[in-house]
Amino acid sequence: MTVVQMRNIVKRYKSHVALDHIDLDIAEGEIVGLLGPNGAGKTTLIHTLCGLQPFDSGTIQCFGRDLKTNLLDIKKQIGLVTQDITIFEDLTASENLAFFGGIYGLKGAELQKQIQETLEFVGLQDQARRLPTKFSGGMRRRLNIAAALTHRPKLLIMDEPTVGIDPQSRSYILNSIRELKQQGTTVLYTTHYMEEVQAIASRVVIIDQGHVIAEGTVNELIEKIQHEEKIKIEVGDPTEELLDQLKQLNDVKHVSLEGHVIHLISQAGSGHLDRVLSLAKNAGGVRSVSSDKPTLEDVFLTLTGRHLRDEKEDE
Ligand SMILES: Nc1ncnc2c1ncn2[C@@H]1O[C@H](COP(=O)(O)OP(=O)(O)OP(=O)(O)O)[C@@H](O)[C@H]1O
Repeated sequence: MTVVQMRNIVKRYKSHVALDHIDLDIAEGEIVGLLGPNGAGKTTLIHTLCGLQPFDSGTIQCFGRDLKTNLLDIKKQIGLVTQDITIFEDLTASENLAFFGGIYGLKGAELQKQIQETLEFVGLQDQARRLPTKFSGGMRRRLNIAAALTHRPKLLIMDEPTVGIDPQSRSYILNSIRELKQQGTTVLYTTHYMEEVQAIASRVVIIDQGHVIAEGTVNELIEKIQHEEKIKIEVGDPTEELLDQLKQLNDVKHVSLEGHVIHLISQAGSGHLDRVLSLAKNAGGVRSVSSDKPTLEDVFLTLTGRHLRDEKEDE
């Protein structure tokens, strides 16, 4: 069954077009990774799909029904994990879930059962009576996810659910998403962490400037750029002049700088390594060099010209 079918969606903020004729299909039980550089339109797409934001034209069907005319019924089947944490600080973990479950009409024994099960699912069963103010960042993120799960949604939409958490909580969350998939939940997931997408997504959709620019499984997307090779070279003094010289080499598609490391993507078989090395020698000396097979990160870089994660986000 098709859970989501977006057709020709246009969303404008005044004169700025945030979604520009977007088509998106999500089948039941898929985990779809939605990727895009900052400002690509991911949050707008998610909010539009949840009925939180009106759109200008196009159609959205969820579970086979038109979103606009069945909004309330459809919303009951969607869980949204927002980018910012939306739990109440002065309610205990279990009271938070009682509030969110209550919004969806759960009550009495059924509500208590769902709260208990959801807390167990996110590993917070021993924290039921504690306030989130006492929680670590990872525990708060897990409670934020639990709040979107208490009513057992069929479609779970997660907007960067793992920002700023420790590796243990991250892996807990990723495993929980896999388990939800086993249980038949459909998941749409945005993140700035490529390794998460590689670990859990059955399909990846890349958007940029409000357009879908590529989609497929991780392997399908990588195959698209198999005809490319990448060179990573660390130099002592990466000057603008060197970057310009590299950009002028034949068949070079992308040159970027991250700290002292230069990333260069060119047509496979262009034999640039010797030339790159000799140019780089004049830039404070070569500290290290590698030439690797393409990854999903390279697909993203080739298609959007940008890294998935801004350098400032890693500081
Ligand atoms: N309420 C708003 N009013 C005006 N412009 C907006 C509004 N919300 C978003 N935009 C603009 O629309 C574009 C898409 O924004 P959106 O937040 O959907 O991108 P994103 O892909 O989620 O970005 P990020 O990865 O930084 O969260 C951006 O250019 C943004 O500045």
